[in-house]
Amino acid sequence: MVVAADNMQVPVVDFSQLQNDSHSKSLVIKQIGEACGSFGVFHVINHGISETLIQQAMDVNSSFFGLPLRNKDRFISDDIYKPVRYSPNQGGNLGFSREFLKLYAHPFDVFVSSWPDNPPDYREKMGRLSMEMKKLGVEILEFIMESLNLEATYLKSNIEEGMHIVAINSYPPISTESEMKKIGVVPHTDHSIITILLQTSAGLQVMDQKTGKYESAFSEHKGSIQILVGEHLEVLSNGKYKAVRHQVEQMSRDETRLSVASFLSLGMDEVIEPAVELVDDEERPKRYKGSSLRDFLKHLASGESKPFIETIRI
Ligand SMILES: O=C(O)CCC(=O)C(=O)O
Ligand SMILES: [Fe+2]
Repeated sequence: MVVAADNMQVPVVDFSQLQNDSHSKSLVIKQIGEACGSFGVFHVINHGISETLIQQAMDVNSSFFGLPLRNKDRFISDDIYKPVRYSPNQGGNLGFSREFLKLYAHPFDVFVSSWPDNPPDYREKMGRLSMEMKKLGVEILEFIMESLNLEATYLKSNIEEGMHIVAINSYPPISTESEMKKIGVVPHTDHSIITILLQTSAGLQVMDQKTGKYESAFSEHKGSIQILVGEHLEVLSNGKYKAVRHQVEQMSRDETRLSVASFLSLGMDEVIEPAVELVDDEERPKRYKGSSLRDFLKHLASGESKPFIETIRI
């Protein structure tokens, strides 16, 4: 049985169950499979990433975003292929706004030297958190593969060696002045296989695939993590699991909202296709063309408003 979260129906998967017998592991796999097949999102609690580390990582991000623009502007770029990219809060009356930093995180040794070093412990704290989030993601992907009746290690080494992009988002509190514009992120699906997400306060809303309505996907459970099905898992599963459409709306008048999203993909040019085991010419023909992360980024850079997944559907 999938436990309902306190504030809505996004399923909650409790990883402390994994310390029990092997039956509990199959229960976790079943819960994850059901969650991916219905909501495309679930909360994970007792995942093993320490609250202290999460707090420390959020603190270095608050310090970074709190710096005067002159200390951050060297990271500003419109080039979406840049391994470190900062975007200041885009004001304006139309659309949504937030401040963000995007970091390539694998191979860590290659990229860390270009990450911010102000505050001085930024790289250490964010490096540790990024690696922990990826490790958790890789473990969850094993469960996801098993829930699809694939080998637990299906694509595991490709994902471990694949692209890992970490996005840190900062949403200012709503003020009378900003009420004219929305603060947050417009509806979208993520390009990743899965996204591992941490949020300091409510704001993430996911579309219920049955009703088309947006529901909150924040859990009051401290340190809980959200796992989102991305477009490349939709492809891999041949449509069994759908990428979850989501948006962010800042609701707080007093608090800056921070989130850390860890996107796991294959290598930049590695093509992902529906798993052959999940394709059946009669019952379930192949529903998506192969595509790579670079294909997605090209689509994004073209400014095309159509979701990428729609361009690769057969
Ligand atoms: O801030 C959040 O909770 C999610 C942000 C998001 O959807 C993204 O960075 O793709
Ligand atoms: Fe997203």
